[in-house]
Amino acid sequence: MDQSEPSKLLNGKESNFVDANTTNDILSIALRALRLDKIPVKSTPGEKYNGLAEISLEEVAEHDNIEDCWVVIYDRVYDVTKFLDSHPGGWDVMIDYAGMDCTIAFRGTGHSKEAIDMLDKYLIGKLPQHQQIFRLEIGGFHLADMPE
Ligand code: HEM
Repeated sequence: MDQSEPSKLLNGKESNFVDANTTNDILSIALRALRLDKIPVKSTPGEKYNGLAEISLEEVAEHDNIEDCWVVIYDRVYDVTKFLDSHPGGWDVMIDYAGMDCTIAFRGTGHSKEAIDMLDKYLIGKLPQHQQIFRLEIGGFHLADMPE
């Protein structure tokens, strides 16, 4: 028997031995075929928001007009002053919530995934822990479709 080619008995018949390297090659071909090799590894939810500045509700309340408009959505603070004019729902509906929490209004008006993704552009901080109602580690309102 040729010593350079390892072989072993399988079901009583001699067969080519499939070594570890070959197995890895087959696996990687299969994963590529199934397109499972490009699945992005998701970071811990909320990780990128860890370093956010804390801004209290009292401070948010001072930014309550068309020239300086902050709002709170899901415990995070957004400066939407520059967005007012381009908001598809109109500046007037947003200004009603200037300096306030507008989570329920934002949610209630059925914003799309695109709208939720836009929020990050205006993000400036988060409420201090004692004023948060959604993102508490224990308790809080854990809404199924709340953004990360
Ligand atoms: C920073 C906060 C907000 C962002 C980034 C935002 C973004 C958007 C976007 C992108 C749309 C287009 C439709 C969609 O993609 O869902 C939209 C529509 C709308 N928004 Fe907002 N929005 C914000 C806050 C609010 C608030 C506080 C209200 C509440 C009263 C509101 C009321 C509406 C309404 C009524 C529409 C529908 C307009 C229509 O279809 O005619 N939005 N918003």
